[in-house]
Amino acid sequence: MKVGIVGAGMVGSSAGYALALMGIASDLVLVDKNAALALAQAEDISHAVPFVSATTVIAGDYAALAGARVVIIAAGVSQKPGESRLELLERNAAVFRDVVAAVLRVAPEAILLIASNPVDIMTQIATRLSGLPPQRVIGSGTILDTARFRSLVGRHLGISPQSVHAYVLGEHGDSEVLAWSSARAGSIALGSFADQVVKPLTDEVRLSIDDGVRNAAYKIINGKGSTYYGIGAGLARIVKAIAQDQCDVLSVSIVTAKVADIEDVALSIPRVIGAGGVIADLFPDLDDGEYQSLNRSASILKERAESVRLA
Ligand SMILES: NC(=O)C1=CN([C@@H]2O[C@H](COP(=O)(O)OP(=O)(O)OC[C@H]3O[C@@H](n4cnc5c(N)ncnc54)[C@H](O)[C@@H]3O)[C@@H](O)[C@H]2O)C=CC1
Ligand SMILES: CC(=O)C(=O)O
Repeated sequence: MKVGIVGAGMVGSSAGYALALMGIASDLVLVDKNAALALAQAEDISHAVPFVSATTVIAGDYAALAGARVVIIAAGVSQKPGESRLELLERNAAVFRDVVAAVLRVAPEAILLIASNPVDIMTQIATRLSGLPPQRVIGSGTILDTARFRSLVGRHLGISPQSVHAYVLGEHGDSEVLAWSSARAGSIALGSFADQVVKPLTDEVRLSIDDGVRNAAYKIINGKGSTYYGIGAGLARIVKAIAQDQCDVLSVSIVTAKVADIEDVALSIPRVIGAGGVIADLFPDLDDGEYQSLNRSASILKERAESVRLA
């Protein structure tokens, strides 16, 4: 399967590296307005390939994306220390006006996988610009936040993140919602599991995990300028679900008819992903507080998305 990546900076190249290591794509094509950067990244990633897979990695212009089944869009600007994701909106919306049309001209059958921030609103914009059905315009959404949540809960309980079944919902950003009430470890309710292993989830522990998830990006950006390994692996994970028609349940963002009380909004809930993109939306059981928080997150995203003019 051919996979295209537009935006060969830190996120795009990390996704390419993860895809090459996982051997998911037969062909990877990197496109960037900085052609020399795309070429250098493609060369560097291609030198990892002989150790692990047989992926062909090249740089090219948009024409080289012809036949791609998935195109990851990671083009645009990223946050400076202290800047929120929402503050990138106008600059990245301008980038998407050109990029989405250029991709679709050569790869009209592709599934678009959006990474650029603010990713939920960029997903809504890409859906509007492309005219594609929402199931084929997928934002990475909270796939990364969910991984951070599972990692911190697993660390607290002394179990692997893969044994934690918990999701972050809503915005990939400040208003996101950690769905504690539906979380499980193995098949056991999280609170009960925690008590059984004598590592109770006190309010203090929950607050610390919430802070660790919600503010992870700010802390990493303060330390090294940007985040990319986590999302690179997350994007590769979504591509794998599509490439292998796995019907995996992943928390990703697409334009959704109604979430909580808000209509026509892109945000994350768990969804089933297979060859055609999103196959089903799953609405988790929430307690009242979580429902209200998800409603608030949805209304923030809806308001910001409506403020963007695309003409
Ligand atoms: N969804 C998520 O969970 C995450 C999203 N991000 C977001 O991903 C985006 C990319 O971040 P980085 O890779 O760190 O930034 P970066 O600055 O390293 O790379 C962005 C690349 O986009 C290219 N670009 C800009 N305009 C373009 C255009 N019109 N056509 C083609 N290429 C263009 C630039 O030349 C640059 O190479 C940012 O918006 C960032 O906030 C970052 C981390 C996690
Ligand atoms: C930058 C970003 O969106 C993240 O690491 O969550």
